[in-house]
Amino acid sequence: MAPRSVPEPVLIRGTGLLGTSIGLGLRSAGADTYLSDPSPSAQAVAVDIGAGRPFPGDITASSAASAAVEAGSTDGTTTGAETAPVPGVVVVAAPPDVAGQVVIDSLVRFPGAVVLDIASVKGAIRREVDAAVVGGHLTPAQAARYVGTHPMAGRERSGPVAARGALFTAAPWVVCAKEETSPEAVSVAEEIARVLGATVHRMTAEDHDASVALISHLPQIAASLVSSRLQETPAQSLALSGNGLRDTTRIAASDPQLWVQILAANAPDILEILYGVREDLDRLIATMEEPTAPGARLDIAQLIAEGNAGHARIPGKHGAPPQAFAVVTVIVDDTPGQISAVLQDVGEAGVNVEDLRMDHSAGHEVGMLEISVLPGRKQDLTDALTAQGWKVV
Ligand SMILES: NC(=O)c1ccc[n+]([C@@H]2O[C@H](COP(=O)([O-])OP(=O)(O)OC[C@H]3O[C@@H](n4cnc5c(N)ncnc54)[C@H](O)[C@@H]3O)[C@@H](O)[C@H]2O)c1
Ligand SMILES: O=C(O)C(=O)C[C@]1(C(=O)O)C=C[C@@H](O)C=C1
Repeated sequence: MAPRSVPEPVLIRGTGLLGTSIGLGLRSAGADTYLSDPSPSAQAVAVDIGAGRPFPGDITASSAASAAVEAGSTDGTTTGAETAPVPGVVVVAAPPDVAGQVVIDSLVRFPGAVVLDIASVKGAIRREVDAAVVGGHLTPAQAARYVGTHPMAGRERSGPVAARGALFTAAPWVVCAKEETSPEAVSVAEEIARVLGATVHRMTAEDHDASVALISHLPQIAASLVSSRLQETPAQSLALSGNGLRDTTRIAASDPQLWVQILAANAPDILEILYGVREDLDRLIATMEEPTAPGARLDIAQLIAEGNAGHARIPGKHGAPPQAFAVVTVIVDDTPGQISAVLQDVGEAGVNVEDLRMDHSAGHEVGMLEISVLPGRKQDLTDALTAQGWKVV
C-alpha cells in the first residue's frame, strides 16, 4: 500500500548507505521502489537487502558493466527487453560531486517526476540546476520539479551493507525549496521525509550550508584532527582509551572520498568557523605556555565553561529542548542474547528507553549497557533490574 501522497514508483539513484537506507525505509512503509547505481555490486547488494527492485534499462554511465547488465548477461535480474517503469519520484542519493548532474539528467529523462537529492551541501547543486536553466539545458518548468533536501542522519560507514531502514527516525530532514519550486514537489519531498520518520525543517540552501558548516562539518574536522594525533601513539597508551576519546572520534572513521567532496563544496562557510577556532586555539596555546601566570587558570576555566554553554544548547531527542536523562548502567556478559534479555526486563518494568549505548572496557569480557531513562524512572528501573538479578552500577 502506497504511503499517502508519495507518487510511485520511487526510483533511487545511488544505492550506498543513504540510498539503500531510504529504499529500506520506503519499502517497509509499503512503497514500490526501484534502484539504480553505476556500481553493479552496490546495486545488487541493495536489491538483496530488500531496498527495492533493479531499475530495468541503463540510466547510469555507459560502462561496459552496465551494458552487460542491459544485455542480461550478469545476474539475470535485469534485461534490456523489460519495459522501464515511469517513476513518480526520483531520489538522487549519489555522491555530492555528481549529484547535480544526476538531478539534471533525471529532470530531463523523467518528465513527470518530482526529483529530490539528499546531498550534504545544498548551494552547489542548486547553482548547477539554475545554471542549466540559464544555459538552456533545462526549462524553468523542469527545474521547478527539483527540491534539494538533506537528512541529518548518517553513519561513519558507507555502502549498502551499512544501510538501516530506521536511520532517519526522529532525525531532522532539511527541505530547501525556492519560490519557483512547485508546491507539489515540496509536499512530495516533505512526505518522503515524514514517511521515513524524520522531522521536516524548511530553510534556504544558503542557511542550510551555513548551519551544517558548524553542526556537521566542524565536528568531522575536529574528530579527524584529534584522531590523526593517534597515528604514532604507542599501543600501551591506546590501551587506556576510554569514553572521552571514543565520544570525540567516532566519525573520524568516515569515508575520505565523501568528505573531500563535502568540505570542498562548503569551503567558504567552513573557513569562517575555522578562523574562530584558530583564535580560541591560539589563546589556549598562549595560556598553556605559561600555565602559572596570573589569569591563566581563569582563561582555561573560561574556555571549558564556554564549551559547557555551547554543549547545553544542543537539542535533545526528537528536536526537543535538551533534557538530562538519567542513565542506568547494567553490566552484561559479552555473549549473544544478553542485551535482548535486559531490554525484555526493562519492558516488563514498564520503563521507556530514551537512549541506549553499549561500552566495552578494554581487555574485559563484559559490556556496560547504558540505558537512558526519564530521571523520575531511574530508581524504579534500578530496583526492577536488580530484582531480576542484573548487576546495576
Ligand atoms: N553518509 C552520511 O552520513 C550522509 C548523510 C546524509 C546525506 N549524505 C549524502 O548522501 C549521498 C550518498 O552518500 P552515502 O553515504 O550513501 O555514500 P556511499 O558511498 O555509501 O554511496 C554512494 C553511491 O552512489 C553511487 N554513485 C556514484 N556515482 C553515481 C551516479 N552518477 N549516479 C548514481 N549513483 C552514483 C556509488 O556507486 C555509491 O554506491 C551523498 O551526497 C552524501 O553527501 C550522506
Ligand atoms: O552520525 C554520523 O555518522 C553522520 O555521518 C551524520 C552526519 C552529521 O554530521 O550529522 C554527517 C554528514 C551528513 O551530511 C549528515 C549527517
